[in-house]
Amino acid sequence: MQDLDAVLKQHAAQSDIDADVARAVNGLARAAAAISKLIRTPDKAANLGAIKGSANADGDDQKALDVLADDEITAQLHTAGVAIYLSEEQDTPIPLHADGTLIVASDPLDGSSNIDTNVSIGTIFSIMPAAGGSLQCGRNQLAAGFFVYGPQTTLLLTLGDGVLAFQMDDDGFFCDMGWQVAMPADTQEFGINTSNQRHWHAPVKAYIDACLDGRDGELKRNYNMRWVGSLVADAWRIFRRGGVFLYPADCRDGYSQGRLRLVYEANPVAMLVEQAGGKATNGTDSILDIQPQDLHERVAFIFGSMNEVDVIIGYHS
Ligand SMILES: O=P(O)(O)OC[C@H]1O[C@](O)(COP(=O)(O)O)[C@@H](O)[C@@H]1O
Ligand SMILES: [Mg+2]
Ligand SMILES: [Mg+2]
Repeated sequence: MQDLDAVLKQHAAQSDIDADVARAVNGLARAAAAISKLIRTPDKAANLGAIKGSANADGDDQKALDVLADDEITAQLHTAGVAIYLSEEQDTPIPLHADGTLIVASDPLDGSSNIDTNVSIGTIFSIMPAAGGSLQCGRNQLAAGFFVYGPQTTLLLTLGDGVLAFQMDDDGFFCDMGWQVAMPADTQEFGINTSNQRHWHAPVKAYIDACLDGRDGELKRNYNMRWVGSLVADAWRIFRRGGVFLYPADCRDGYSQGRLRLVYEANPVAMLVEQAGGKATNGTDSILDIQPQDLHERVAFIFGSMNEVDVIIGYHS
């Protein structure tokens, strides 16, 4: 196990494109260090949750920190020589370097509704070859990861061969957490926003009912429930101790494909999940095999401990 700098140096030595991936991850780590510092600085943190006035491409209100995080990442990816930046906060792809070999997609600030609540938020990223164009399926990802700005600032990273966990120190240096990231295959913990229960489709309703019935129900075991409301925080917990996360499609207007975005939320998390031995699906298809049609398209997203995700897929078939 090694610190991020050493891991990236080794990766860079493998090939030209791996060197570019290492530069991009290094730039993202610098951006995350700056975002983390901003959140922790009293006079600067005060207004980070204020609405900036405009809505982003998804129609969500942009908060001050959404915009600052996006600016920070744009600048770092420019320095890293990336070809194109795809962002939740930008309507269209941002061209950076015509001769760059990589496309980076990012949710610059995940968990915007938690900015003012001192609850964990984060940054998610996906790195793809530029040759594949802006709409590539998740299987093409060369690397993916997410930072969490919580009690610790952390990074979960995959370069395509397992998952590594790092914690940032006071100097913005990402240190190995000494943790073998392997998601437990079994779990008795689920995460879903149950306030949407009346809108769910039958398979999700049936699965959650069975969880709530506990030992007396058809799954014959008691379940616990956790829902932070920041994907990065819910995901980190699931990588750490197992669990399943569900943001399903439902009957509300605008939720026929769920809420989360395929290109810069579900795909990178799904790559990490598979690399850690878990499973990620929309209920029927593997997330990483879905061909995106639009930069901001949404997807029903279910992921976590392999055997429990299979139980949920069973309810869909
Ligand atoms: O408020 P809801 O409907 O439970 O949605 C929660 C989900 O929305 C998100 O906040 C969406 O992310 P953004 O903050 O990047 O828009 C996820 O992090 C989280 O899982
Ligand atoms: Mg998000
Ligand atoms: Mg966001």
